[in-house]
Amino acid sequence: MKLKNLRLGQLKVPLVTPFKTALRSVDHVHDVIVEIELDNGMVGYGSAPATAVITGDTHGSILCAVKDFIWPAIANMDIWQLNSICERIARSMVHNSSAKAAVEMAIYDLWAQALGVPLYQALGGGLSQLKTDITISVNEPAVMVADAQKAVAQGYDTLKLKVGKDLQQDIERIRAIAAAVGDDIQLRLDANQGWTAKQCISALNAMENAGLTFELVEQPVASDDLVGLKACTEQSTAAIMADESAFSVSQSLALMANNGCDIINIKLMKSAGIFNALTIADSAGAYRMPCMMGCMLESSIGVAAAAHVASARHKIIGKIDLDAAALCQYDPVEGGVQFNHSDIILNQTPGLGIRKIETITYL
Ligand SMILES: C[C@H](N)C(=O)N[C@H](CCC(=O)O)C(=O)O
Ligand SMILES: [Mg+2]
Repeated sequence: MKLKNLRLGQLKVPLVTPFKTALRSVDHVHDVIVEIELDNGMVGYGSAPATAVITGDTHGSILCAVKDFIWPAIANMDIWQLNSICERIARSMVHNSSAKAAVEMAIYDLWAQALGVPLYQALGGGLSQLKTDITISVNEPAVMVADAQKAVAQGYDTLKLKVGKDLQQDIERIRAIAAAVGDDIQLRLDANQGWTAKQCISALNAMENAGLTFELVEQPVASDDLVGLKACTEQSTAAIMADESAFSVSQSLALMANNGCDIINIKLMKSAGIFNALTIADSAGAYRMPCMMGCMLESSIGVAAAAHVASARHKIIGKIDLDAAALCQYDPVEGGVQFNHSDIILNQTPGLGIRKIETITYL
């Protein structure tokens, strides 16, 4: 069962409302799609968004990386050489984590299809259903309150509030939402690097003294400010989660070994795919550091792959932020994982279970 053909495409899906963070504002998911065909006709699917402000990857760089470096390194290999294929993908070039993740996702899809089981079963088995939070984009407080109330009415019990624009306004946003949704709703904050450590520690402690509690606070400081991230971890009572500071296995291990954060957010687009995501999760298990499975603003293909990994490592990955599919106006994928607001239902069909993707523009 040899890797025979590569097809590349693009997929654009409009969002229900614009997605706004401290780093960027977008109104569409826009992914590069990777299809890899085996010589027996089986097709595996992968995808990658161009989250340039986080990963440095653009559509152009993803396409070039896949076509000119990654695919030539693995073409004609046998799908049963999964570990060697992953190693060759990793060594084909440095960086380019999104392109590597997209190709590797298609490989894992094919491997599980060849085994005849859903991907999470091939990874050792796990949960058939997950529950995700939903992201509330950073906006004026009244808009965020309305978005939060709508999400609660849809059944979400955990909200991830985007902040990090302006500290004083962030505190107003958080207070207004907490008052509107009440104590039964868990709040996560994601500053996307927008605060300094001093700002984070004083704001969190002041809010907690005023009775506001947070399940976690994601990436309060700049990605390379590991001293600041550790200070936030040590000096605030809220659990601090590393996102943009934790891309690779070695970055994640350093955070675990130095108690540099309380939680790690694993994303396939940061780890360069499933192989490393599993290594991060298993290392976190050894360090007893909890993890979240997150996603970029991306299509349901990549989110589905992440859901299978989270399912197979659910004892370590107890927190789920896989809401990108739910933020889209529609899901162009037929078959596969089903996304119904906070409920994520894994396919019981082989691999990622994708039958067809509507509206791909092939390149
Ligand atoms: C979509 C997900 N809930 C999320 O918030 N991811 C962001 C980055 C997404 C992006 O900018 O594409 C995060 O966790 O920082
Ligand atoms: Mg984040």
